Parts: sequence; C-alpha cells; structure tokens
Amino acid sequence: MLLELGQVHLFQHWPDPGVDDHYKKALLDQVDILNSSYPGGLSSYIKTARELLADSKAGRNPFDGFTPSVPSGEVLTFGDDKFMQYEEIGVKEVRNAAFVLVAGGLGERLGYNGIKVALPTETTTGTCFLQYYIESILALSEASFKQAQGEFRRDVPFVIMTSDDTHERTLQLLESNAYFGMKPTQIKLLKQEKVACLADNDARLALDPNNKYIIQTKPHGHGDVHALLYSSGLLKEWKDAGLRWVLFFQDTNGLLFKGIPSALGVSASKEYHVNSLAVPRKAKEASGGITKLTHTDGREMVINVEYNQLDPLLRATGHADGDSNCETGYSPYPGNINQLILELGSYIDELSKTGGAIKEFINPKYTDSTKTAFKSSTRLECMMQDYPKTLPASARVGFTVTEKWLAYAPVKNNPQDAAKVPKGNANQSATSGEMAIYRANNMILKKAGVNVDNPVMHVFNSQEVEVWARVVWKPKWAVTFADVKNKVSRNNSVSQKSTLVIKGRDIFIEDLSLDGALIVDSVDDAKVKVGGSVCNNGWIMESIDKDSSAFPEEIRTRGFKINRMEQLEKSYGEPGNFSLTS
Ligand SMILES: O=c1ccn([C@@H]2O[C@H](COP(=O)(O)OP(=O)(O)O[C@H]3OC[C@@H](O)[C@H](O)[C@H]3O)[C@@H](O)[C@H]2O)c(=O)[nH]1
Ligand SMILES: [Mg+2]
Repeated sequence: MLLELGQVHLFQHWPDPGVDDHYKKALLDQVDILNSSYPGGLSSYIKTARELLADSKAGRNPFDGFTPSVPSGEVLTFGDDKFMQYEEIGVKEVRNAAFVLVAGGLGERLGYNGIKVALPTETTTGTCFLQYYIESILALSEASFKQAQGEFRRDVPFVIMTSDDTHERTLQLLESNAYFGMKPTQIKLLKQEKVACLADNDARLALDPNNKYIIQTKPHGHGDVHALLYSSGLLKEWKDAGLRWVLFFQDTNGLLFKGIPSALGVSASKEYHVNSLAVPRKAKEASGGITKLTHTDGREMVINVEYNQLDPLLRATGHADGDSNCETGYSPYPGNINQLILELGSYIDELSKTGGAIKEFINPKYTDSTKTAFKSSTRLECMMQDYPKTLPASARVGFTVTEKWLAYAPVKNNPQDAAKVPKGNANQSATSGEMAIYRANNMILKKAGVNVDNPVMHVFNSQEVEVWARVVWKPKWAVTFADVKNKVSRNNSVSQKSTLVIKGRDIFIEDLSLDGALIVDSVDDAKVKVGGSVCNNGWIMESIDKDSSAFPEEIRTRGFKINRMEQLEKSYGEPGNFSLTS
C-alpha cells in the first residue's frame, strides 16, 4: 500500500534482511495504527494531503468565493424572563444529554507542566477543572431527574477525549480522586492518535530526524472527537438509550456550565441540529468569529472562522480594516467559545456519511516563495467546530450569544503573554480565569438582590484585574438562576474583602451580613439557614513573585496566594433543620 502511495523512500535506506528487523517491524506496526485510526486510512490521508498541499501552493484558500457577513443568532441576557425560561427547558433536557470534553491538547501557550484539567479553577477552594465539570454534570442531571418524577434514572454519559500527551495523567487524576463522585462506568476516555507528518508537496511521509524507522507524527486537532465518537459505537448506544443531545466543551473554562442550561434550552426550543455558544468578541482576540459565509454559487453557512483566518478573510473581501471593533467596541462577529450542542439523530446521520471525517486544513511553512520546500514537516489538522461544513443546506445551524462575564474565561496564556494582551481584551490567564469566577458569582448574587460591594483593581503578574469578593458555590447548590433566587432571600450583604464558600445543597442565605470569611457545608438532607452578622479578619489575597521557587506552579502562575487569617467554618453532618445566626 505504501509503495502504491508513493512512499518508497520509507524503505530505500533499509539494510539487508536480518539487520534491524525489529525496528522495521515496529515501523509497520506504527503504519498499522496510523492507517486504522484515520477515517479512510492512510490512502485517504495522503490523497487529501496532496489536494490541500496543491491548493496551498497555488495560493487558493478555502474561503475563495465566499463573502463574510454578520449572522444573526439568539442573544441572551442573564436573568431576564426569556433566559430563565430557556434555563428551565435546558435543565429538563439534561437527562437526554451526553457530555464530551476535548482534553487532548498540551496547552503550549499556557506552558503548565501538568495537564490543564488538573489546574485549580480558583484557589479559594482549590477545585480543579475536571472536578468542577464532573460535579456540574452530576448536579445538572440530579436537577433534571428531580423534575421527571418516576422516570428511569440513567447515568448521564461523560466522555473525555485524551491524547498520548494527556491520557495517563487524566486517568490518574480520576482514579486518585474516586472519579470526583461519578461512577467509573459513567466516564469513558477516548484517546486520539497523532497523524503522520508530511515532508514535501507530494505528501511523502516524514521520518523522525533521530530514528529512520519511525514516522514523525503531530496532533491532528480537536476535530478528531467526531471520528472517535463515531467509531467507538457510543453514539449508537446513546441513540438506542433515547438520548437527544451531545454537548462538547473544552478544557479550561471555569464559567463553562453557567451558559449550558440556557443554551440547551435554546437548542431544544428551536430544534437546532447545531448550536454554538458564543460571547461578544474583541477584535484580534484569540477566539474564532462566528460568521455567515455566502458563496457566489448561492451556498450559505454559519460557521466559525478561526482567529488566524478572520483578519485575512475580511481584508480579502473588501473590509480594509480587517479584524476590527465596530461602534459597539466589539468585533461584529460573535466569539466562538467552542461549546457545541449537537442533536444526536442528525449527528449520527451525518457521521454515517462521512465516517466522522471533518474538513481538514494544512498550514505548511515554506522555506521560500517558490513554495517547494518546508521549514519543518507539516500535517493535516482539523477542528471540532468545522463539523457543520459538510452539512446539507436543510440543517438547522444556529448559535447562542451569552454575556462574556457569565460564560467564558478560559485559561490559555502564560503570565508573560497574558501581560502583553491589549487593555480591554481578555488576558486568558490563570489569574483572570480565577477572578472571572468571583465576578460572575457576585454579579449573579447581585441580580438576585444581594448587596455586593464593587470590586477593587489589583495587579497580579503584571495584569490588572477586578477583584470581587471571593464567592464560590458547589454546582449542587445552584445550577440555574432560579436556584440562586430560591436560595437567597431578604436583605443580604457581602463586603469586597469577604470570602463566601457554599458547599452544601440546601443552604439558604437569609439576612446575612458578611464581612470576612464564611465557609458552610452540609449533607444533602440537612436544611441550613445562614444569616446574621459574620465579621472576621477573613482570607486575604497577597501578591507573590511568579518566579519565586517558594510556591508551587499552580500558585505562581496566578501571582497571588490566599492568606487564611480567620474564618467562620460550619459543617452540618446530620439530617434536619439548622440555623446559623450569630
Ligand atoms: O489535538 C488536540 C488539540 C486540542 N485539543 C483540545 O481542544 C481544546 C481547544 O484547544 P486550544 O485551547 O488550543 O484552542 P484554541 O484556543 O487555539 O482555540 C479554540 O478555543 C477558542 C475558540 O475561539 C477557537 O475557535 C477554538 O478553536 C482544548 O480543550 C484542548 O485540550 C484536543 O483535544 N486535541
Ligand atoms: Mg491551540
């Protein structure tokens, strides 16, 4: 097969039989993996690569013939009637959903030594991303099944796509934490394989510079998730079990689940086959723009245009300013946060046609303008949000825009790069990601009638951030705004220096005046009223030096530590009614 595919160079340097046989066999084992893990096998990979390499050499781009324009979608405002209705519908639908986390990326921009899902979302409680995701899925499904009295309770499936870079450590994180409360059978890990590198325009496979019996490989991108789900047989299993929705999300967004219920409500109400979540986007931010593309032949699609392609596309189609803000101070194109909600039936139909293959792209770096040689080997790549590109015109493809403070604060940049982000654009660092969680929780409490102090500005790791009271709650306390409103009543106030951690489910905040740190926990059958005046020295945030070896990497990367001076900590371990009033 390899000879037919023009890959004779892989063998030309081979010594006589009997020499290095075991390396030669290993090469063929590797070929076997590369062949079986790609939809259509290596022949399909090489064919596509030749086409895309020829297009790239000729300077044809995938957007040729398309004109971009601003699409219209569902725009939500946190806390209004429509938002709350969608949340209610969305929670109901969770029992028919499966969740998929793509976590195969190394996070080169972040430069963290561990896996990204092990990073703390915030350091008040130290909850890591994976724990937050799992507890959110559990809390949402609990809320969903509660509404469906008597209905068969299934375990809402959770899939994590890993890669060789993340697989072992993800598994270890789950195992050493008892799967954060999920049943081990509820979670499936699917590992993506890397793809073969290409050495030249003829798509000759590249050999590892240090070992001529190994084909060099690189990541193929998060688009692999579709082929993996399809070939795993899980989609069919889910369909047979009556599921309707598959929700995709990424590895480091501490606000991720705040936008899920309403967006799922939008999907269900509008019967969207594809619903992408978006937030207002600042020009030049590293997030793709949701764009309507109209082709000269009449074709139309609403699709993500990746951040590195938006500016050239706009310039090539008569927008001299390229990727720039409009009069609103934002890019007119909503920013893709890569949380996708797919309707399972149409998803399976589509993947049955494509085998899970996603439209790919190639990005070779040429040595010179003749475009005959590459600086280093290249490979095909694909993105999960490109799934709609092959859909028929009849597909219902929409998107939902929510406020940025509510739904998106990823941790993607290391402190040095985050400090260079233009003022007004998101830092996307561990520092800003943590602050965004406190801000969102304060904003939500404020909307529910709590008197919260305004934030103060602080500089940590050379980034200026708003510091609000450190308010954190477990997902089981509230998954929707209606839950928050139900658990907060009368006159409450929280000062800026405060820390409020709510760990139990039935904790009711009533006439609380907090100026300090308060941590409340309770078992599920305890009902606790939290009120009165709580005043203590609290937990103070102190700047630290990001280069000081005195602190672990998780702390250095945010530029502050929490000094736990004094707190009121209460835990209710027995069922019954309790009241904390001081
Ligand atoms: O091969 C891969 C690459 C990445 N991933 C995962 O895919 C997710 C996204 O990866 P990155 O964080 O590198 O993505 P980027 O920041 O480059 O862009 C992504 O998020 C922001 C959106 O606006 C972009 O449209 C989207 O492509 C992560 O969860 C990562 O772990 C894989 O699972 N496999
Ligand atoms: Mg990336």
